[in-house]
Amino acid sequence: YGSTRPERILAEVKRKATRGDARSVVDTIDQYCRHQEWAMNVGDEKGTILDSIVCEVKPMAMLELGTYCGYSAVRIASLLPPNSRLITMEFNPVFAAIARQVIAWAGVEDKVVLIEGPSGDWIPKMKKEFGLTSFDLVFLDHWKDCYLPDTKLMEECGLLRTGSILVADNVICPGAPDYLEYVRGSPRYESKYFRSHLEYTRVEDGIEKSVFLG
Ligand SMILES: O=C(NCCO)c1cc(-c2ccc(F)cc2)cc(O)c1O
Ligand SMILES: [Mg+2]
Repeated sequence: YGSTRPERILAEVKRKATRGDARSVVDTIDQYCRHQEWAMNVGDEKGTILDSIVCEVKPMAMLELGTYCGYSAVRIASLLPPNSRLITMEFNPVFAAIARQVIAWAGVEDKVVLIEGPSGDWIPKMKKEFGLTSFDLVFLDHWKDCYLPDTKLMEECGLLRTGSILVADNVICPGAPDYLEYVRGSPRYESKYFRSHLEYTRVEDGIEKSVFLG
């Protein structure tokens, strides 16, 4: 019977990664997806760029849109300061179910809150649900055509403050052209492109880091 790709990734983590060791979970997934079967994790190359931004910002409140198997949630959580939280949102229940187990295996469940459902429904509820004022850092890695509407919604819901940073994966491949045009053209953002490659390939891709100016 056919297992899904996320199920095969989880099986590999349970077989090869050390329970409670976030880095071994990240490395196990990278090895598997580079040598066995490709999967849409942010990956090791772009992951290093993401790591440097997380370490620079030291966010107390961080949001990830698009959990998939939990690879970047684990990667980010392993770098968060004490008492800080990553809220990660996933629309696909199959992905969410696997991600919960990957996050638990890595031993970072105390730093990560995984919420399931459509970002458009959840974003307006987040302040109340989580007692938040704003996010210090947001990682956009979900449906590429949702980057722009969800960014506008976060602005409208007051979830961004002066200095909040947006980090967007895949701005070249698959691409988020309307989002790029918006953050690069808007006087309310200071944007910078980090050239890289699509995870586990030589195809060009990149990460866009945009500071909200208020
Ligand atoms: O859709 C994506 N994420 C949201 C999923 O809920 C996504 C897709 C791709 C990708 C796929 C197919 C291809 F041919 C090239 C790229 C890569 C990524 O990093 C991604 O995040
Ligand atoms: Mg991605």
